[in-house]
Amino acid sequence: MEETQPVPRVGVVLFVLKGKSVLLGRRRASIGESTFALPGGHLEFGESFEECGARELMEETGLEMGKADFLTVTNKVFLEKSKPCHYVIIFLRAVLADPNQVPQNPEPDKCDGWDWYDWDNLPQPLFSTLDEMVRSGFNPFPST
Ligand SMILES: Nc1nc2c([nH]c(=O)n2[C@H]2C[C@H](O)[C@@H](COP(=O)(O)OP(=O)(O)OP(=O)(O)O)O2)c(=O)[nH]1
Ligand SMILES: [Mg+2]
Repeated sequence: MEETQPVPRVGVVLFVLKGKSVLLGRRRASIGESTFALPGGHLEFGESFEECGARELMEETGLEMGKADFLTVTNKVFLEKSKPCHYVIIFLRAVLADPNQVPQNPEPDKCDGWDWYDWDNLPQPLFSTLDEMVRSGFNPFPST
């Protein structure tokens, strides 16, 4: 049988903001195992970025997404797995539909749990792409 050629995949990842905090969870997944990462996942056929972000947020945290806007895009190859992965990641900034919602952890095999972390005091280690963004001075908060 012919071997399938690897292809780049598209992901949508959310900076969910509340006050000066951002929503992070410690990953239980082969890429970025044990690191603190943002909610998000793979874009499905026919989805808009916002639809994908809202679906992933609900699946991973039980939270309902409110207004979202485009922040930036990254293009990264992950070599840490036996099979290299290539992701184009769309980063959105989002708020919750109701800011009083409490994050759940419906996928405990993929994440240790979600919590709000102060942007000025982020936990370590951060997922590699997020770590690179923070180090480069990236700030997801709207400029006032
Ligand atoms: N979740 C998440 N993914 C990120 C971040 N930064 C980044 O480059 N990615 C990339 C690498 C991930 O493998 C890719 C897809 O996200 P994911 O692994 O959470 O995908 P998913 O929720 O669809 O997971 P699965 O159902 O396939 O297990 O996005 C981040 O901060 N959080
Ligand atoms: Mg995910």
